Amino acid sequence: MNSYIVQVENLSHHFGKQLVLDDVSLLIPNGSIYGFLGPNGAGKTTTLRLILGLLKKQTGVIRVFGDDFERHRIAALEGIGSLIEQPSIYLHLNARENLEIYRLAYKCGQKRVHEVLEMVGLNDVGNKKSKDYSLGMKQRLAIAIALLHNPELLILDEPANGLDPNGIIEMRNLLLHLNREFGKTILISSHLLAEVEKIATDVGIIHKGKLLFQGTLPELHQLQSDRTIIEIEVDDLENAKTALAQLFSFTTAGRNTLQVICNKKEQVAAANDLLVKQGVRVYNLKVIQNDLEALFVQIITA
Ligand SMILES: Nc1ncnc2c1ncn2[C@@H]1O[C@H](COP(=O)(O)OP(=O)(O)OP(=O)(O)O)[C@@H](O)[C@H]1O
Repeated sequence: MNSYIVQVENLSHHFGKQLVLDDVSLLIPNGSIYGFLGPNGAGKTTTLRLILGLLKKQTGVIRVFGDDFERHRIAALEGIGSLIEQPSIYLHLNARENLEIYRLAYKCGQKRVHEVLEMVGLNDVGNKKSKDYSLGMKQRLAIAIALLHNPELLILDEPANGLDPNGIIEMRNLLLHLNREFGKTILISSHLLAEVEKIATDVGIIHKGKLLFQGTLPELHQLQSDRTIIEIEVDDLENAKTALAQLFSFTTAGRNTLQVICNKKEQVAAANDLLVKQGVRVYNLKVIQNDLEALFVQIITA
């Protein structure tokens, strides 16, 4: 069996004149939870839609289960369950009735309805009308529908979007459960680094249509620990820049604020010393980490 369930090579895509994907290559390992991370408008949904054949591919190669997607579209789609747009859930029907409709369409055995309800933890409320479900429960029902034909790969576009904190935790636990207990490979997009970090084994980071990073979660953490970003608020920005320019890379983050890249803890102290020696008053100095913006600076300057 191919060790990558999805291989995307040199994928580019235009909407009109706008280049929204620029030479993106992805490797989704078999058995992984692959977090596809990027801010709004980065190109995540477009990539997922291309992998699912929902958009016509312009440039690049997409292989699913080792085969060219375009030439083996039906076989590929049989192995994929997805949640990209809002699912069509009949609100006046309960979860069992909703699943029964899709079961007939997918031609699955009757016992599959019970199995997928169990898998997503909706068995106890299977007879409740779905209009009375929370958003989190509706999302889980949508995932149950995606699981009906027993796909190896789940592709989920921001499944935690709009959920309350409890719903987010439940979604996270569900994805871990599906991966660990049922061996599903999961490709999930998100704009929240903290969210993806809690479940992903592998991460791809996309920004303005370009893939900036791809690797395992430990590799991402290594990159983060090698580089610390500090944010410094000063009284005189120009003077501060002059002081730091000889030793540090930095970006301007506000009227009186700089983001400075440090390789070790000692460099944080050194940056502060340089500013003090230059007569710059430091009003605030804090380490920023663990958000997507900080990570972009770390990756771009690596
Ligand atoms: N059908 C379309 N026609 C024209 N432009 C589009 C279309 N779909 C997406 N875009 C544009 O392509 C870019 C990438 O959008 P995409 O939805 O892939 O990003 P995203 O990373 O999924 O962000 P979001 O989380 O906001 O959906 C955006 O600038 C968006 O406005």
